[in-house]
Amino acid sequence: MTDIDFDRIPRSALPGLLARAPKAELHMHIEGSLEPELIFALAARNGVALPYASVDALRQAYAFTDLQSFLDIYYAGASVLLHEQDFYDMAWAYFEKAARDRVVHAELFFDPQTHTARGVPIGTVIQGLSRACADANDRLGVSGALILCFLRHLSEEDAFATLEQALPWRAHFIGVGLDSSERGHPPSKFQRVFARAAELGLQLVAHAGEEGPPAYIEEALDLLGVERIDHGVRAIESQALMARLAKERVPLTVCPLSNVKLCVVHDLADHPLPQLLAAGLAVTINSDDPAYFGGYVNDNLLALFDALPRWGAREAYQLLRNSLEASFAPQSQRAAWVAALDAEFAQAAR
Ligand SMILES: Nc1ncnc2[nH]cnc12
Ligand SMILES: [Zn+2]
Repeated sequence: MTDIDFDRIPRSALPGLLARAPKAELHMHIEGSLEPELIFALAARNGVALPYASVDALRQAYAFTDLQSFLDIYYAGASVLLHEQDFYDMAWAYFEKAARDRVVHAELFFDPQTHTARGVPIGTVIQGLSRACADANDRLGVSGALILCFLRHLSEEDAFATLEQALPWRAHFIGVGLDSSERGHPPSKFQRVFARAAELGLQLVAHAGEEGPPAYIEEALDLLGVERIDHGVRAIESQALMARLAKERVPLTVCPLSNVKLCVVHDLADHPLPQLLAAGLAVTINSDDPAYFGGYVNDNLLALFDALPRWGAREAYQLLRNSLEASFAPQSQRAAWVAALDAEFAQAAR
């Protein structure tokens, strides 16, 4: 920890400080950043018929009762993506917003099976996203990286085939993850494909403990060997697991607005984040599917601090620092970002 005097930073300074401080986004599905306006624009460009009459009608359908009710609409939205330029445009739109939120590093999830199942070649997907990452680095100063996610409602065989198809583009993604419908699809189902990804030198992450039980978090750690847990909020139900996650400093990429929209928690004021942070877990704040859940990373941070009046500058600093340190960027780069974070907070404490 640094010697910043957090008590000197008033709560009223937090919104501005949170907005301008450097941060990493580690849990963002790029298909979940497709805003309704871009869905309609791409549908028109590609001649894809949508089952909604207008942008407003589509937005009105964004009333979810659980993860599955969201995923059904999310996969339908992704059906407008056909060409490399579509993937580029989607990712570029995200990076422009991320730069405004002072995201210095973003690790983007993408779901190749959602696209290959519709006949889109995996190379089209990866090349479009990768070109946007390169341009974000050059033109916006945002470093971007890609994490290929397997859809867990599909078979392990399908995941294996997807990994093999992606290998010609191995240099364009840094890791693999596991997403989609959690209940009934435990991490153990994907043990062998994660072992193969580890052999390939890929970083490993998995969604666990969003709707699934704490045992899925343990499986992700013990059977898949993941380095971070995406969501993980149901760890709150197991004292032993909480103690382990704290001791091993396993980062959790938590998505507060998503948790409310998908009814994982009733309301932000009831979110387990304060207990997780106080227990020493390396929690980070992320946006998950920002176009569907009401906001990007700064919107998540601001809504959270609004709902949690006990949180102050110390918690703000810790959350942002966790995000930078939990990223897969090189250590020297992470240290430079933490130094920039320290400078913002030190300035605010002056
Ligand atoms: N929150 C989430 N959980 C699981 N799979 C997802 N795919 C996109 N968002 C997701
Ligand atoms: Zn997610």
